[in-house]
Parts: sequence; structure tokens; C-alpha cells
Amino acid sequence: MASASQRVVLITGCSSGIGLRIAVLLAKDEQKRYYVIATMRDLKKKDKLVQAAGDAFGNTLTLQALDVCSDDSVRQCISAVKDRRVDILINNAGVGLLGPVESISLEQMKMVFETNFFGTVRMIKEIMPDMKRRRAGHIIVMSSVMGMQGVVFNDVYTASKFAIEGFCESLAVQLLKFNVKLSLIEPGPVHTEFEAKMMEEVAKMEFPGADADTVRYFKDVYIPSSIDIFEAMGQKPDDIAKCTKKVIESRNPRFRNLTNSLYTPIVAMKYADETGGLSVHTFYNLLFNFGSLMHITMNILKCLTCSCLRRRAISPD
Ligand SMILES: NC(=O)C1=CN([C@@H]2O[C@H](COP(=O)(O)OP(=O)(O)OC[C@H]3O[C@@H](n4cnc5c(N)ncnc54)[C@H](OP(=O)(O)O)[C@@H]3O)[C@@H](O)[C@H]2O)C=CC1
Ligand SMILES: CC1=C(/C=C/C(C)=C/C=C/C(C)=C/C=O)C(C)(C)CCC1
Repeated sequence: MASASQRVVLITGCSSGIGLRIAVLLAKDEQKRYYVIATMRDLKKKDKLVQAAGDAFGNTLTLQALDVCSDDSVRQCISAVKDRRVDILINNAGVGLLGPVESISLEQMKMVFETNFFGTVRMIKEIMPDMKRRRAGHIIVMSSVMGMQGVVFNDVYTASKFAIEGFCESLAVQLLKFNVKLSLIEPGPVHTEFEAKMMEEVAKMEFPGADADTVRYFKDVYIPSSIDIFEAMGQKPDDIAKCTKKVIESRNPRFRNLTNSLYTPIVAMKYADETGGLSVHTFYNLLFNFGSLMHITMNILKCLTCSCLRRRAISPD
């Protein structure tokens, strides 16, 4: 059980990847400042977490079942928490979805929103009122660079992260009045099962409804470039865990927290040109004209920050 001085942290989606690493990092805090309630929808998947947690399991880390898509599961889990006291809520559970829009059913799209958007909203609705009453708490949301900048063939996943960013941007203002903090973590590519799961799905895809050119652009242009990007700028889940811990421990936590500075120029393009043309055309060129040179992507990305390009972007004509 948590001691009075410990901060109770509840994390969703701890069976793998970023959630698992955040849970372990916080539970192994040398000063034992955190009591971690690591949750996952299927407790049969607990072994990896239990093993990584080592001695912390049963001491500073406990396990609970929680499916962010189920009202009952969320309610049951939170009512089992002593005094319903969650000091830090980390909304991490999420799923990806890749491919031409024509080939993806509305059912599949709704599942992504059900998990990434409504799953997070469901958690916040359950826990936020207690935080407001206590005039204390910190809500962390695992967003993505795709919550700020769309990426081709990630249309629906991107939309789900944009949705959560809009929700949080609005809510953060009200929460300030109640001394409750809200922070978005915005990673770029991270090497987790997320990447493998999406590639597995793609390998099985038959692309119903998509024309041959679109399928070719997706399979032969986007996928190899995306693999290059993951190789060139992919972070480790531990990097994201460390960044999240820093945000939690900050006296004045930032609202937006990009974890990968290599992605800064990509996001900056959006703000440098209010017409949106710079982002759309740069992405087009990177993908279709420089695709075969993707191994030197880092140099191209650095180039985007140069002042001549910025001058062009904001030029009135
Ligand atoms: N990897 C990346 O490149 C990036 C990831 N992100 C975000 O980071 C977060 C974590 O992803 P990551 O660690 O990479 O991927 P993983 O696939 O390794 O982890 C995702 C976790 O979410 C869980 N989950 C999925 N659906 C539900 C649900 N309905 N209820 C509870 N848990 C659920 C999964 O559980 P189960 O094992 O049961 O499926 C798993 O534990 C996501 O929100 C993702 O969008 C953001 C930027 C980049
Ligand atoms: C930057 C970039 C590309 C790919 C970006 C990718 C693949 C980002 C992945 C981000 C993830 C996985 C976020 C998860 O939330 C393209 C389209 C190849 C074109 C060139 C520029």
C-alpha cells in the first residue's frame, strides 16, 4: 500500500513498450517517491512487467486489470484504489493504424478512436473530479508528434491524436483553476511493439478498395521510408520514460513535451507557414522526390531549419 508521502501513479497499457518502461522507472525510484499502479487489459501478459520490475513488484508496484475501452473495467479498477487517490494519471494505452484510407473499414477506424481518444477521455472523466476536489494532481497524456503534424498513410491514427490534443488544450485551461496539471508527451518514432504490430498488420493487408497506384505508393514508397525514419530517429521506450519522469518531477511542468529534437523542424514548419503549404509540399518532396535518399534524412531535416527556407515560408507573396 502507498505511504502518505508517496505519490500514487496509475498508468494504462503497461503490458509492453512505453507504459511498461515508465512503470518500472518510477517504481525503481531510489527515494521510493512513487507507488505505481501498473494496469493492463489482459493480466495474462504481466510476466514481462513483473520480471522488469524485480524487487519493486509487490512493494512500490502493484498490478491491476484495466481496459480503457470499458466503463465497467475503469470504474472497478479506480474504486479498488485506496480513497480513489490517484496523484498522477498516465494515459499511455494506444493503438496504431496504417494504410490507405480506402482499405480501412469504419469499424477499424472507430476502434482506434475508442482506444486512443475515448479511452483517455474515459480515464480522465473517472479520475479528474477527485483531483479537482483535492485541488491537486497531474494528468499525463501520451500523445505523439502525429498529434501536431499529420503523416501520410497514418490518417486515422493522426486524427485520433489530434483529437486528444484538442481535448487537452481546452481542458488544461480549466484545470489550472483547480491546481490540476495536464501535460502532453509527444514522442516521434519509438522502437516498441507498436511498430512491429503495425508492420504485421500491413503484411496481412489485402487493400480492398484501393487502386494499384495507391497500394504501390504505400508499399514501395511509404513503408521503406518509414523504416528508414525509425532507424534514423527512433528512440527507446526508456528515453520516453525518462522524459515523462522529468515532466512529473518538474516544478512547473510544460504542457507540450516533444521528446525528440530531430522532429522539431517538422513541427516548426507548420507554424512557419500559416497556409499549410510548406508542410504539405515538404512532406511530398521528402517522400516522393527524396525517398530513395531517405538514409540522409537527418541532413534534409536539418536543412529545413535554415533561415533561407524560413524566410521563404513567411514571405508575404
Ligand atoms: N511507438 C511509437 O512510435 C509511438 C507511440 N506513441 C504512443 O505511445 C503509447 C504507447 O505505445 P507503445 O508503447 O509504443 O506501443 P505498445 O504496442 O508496445 O503498447 C501499447 C499498450 O497499450 C495497450 N492497450 C491497447 N489497447 C488497450 C485497451 N483497450 N486498454 C488498455 N490497454 C490497451 C497495449 O495492451 P495489449 O498488450 O493488451 O494490446 C499495450 O500495453 C500509445 O499511446 C502510442 O500511441 C506515441 C508516439 C510514438
Ligand atoms: C518524418 C517523415 C516521414 C515519416 C514519419 C514517421 C514514420 C513518423 C512516425 C511517427 C510515429 C510512429 C508516431 C507515433 O505516434 C515520411 C512520411 C516517411 C516522409 C518524410 C518525413
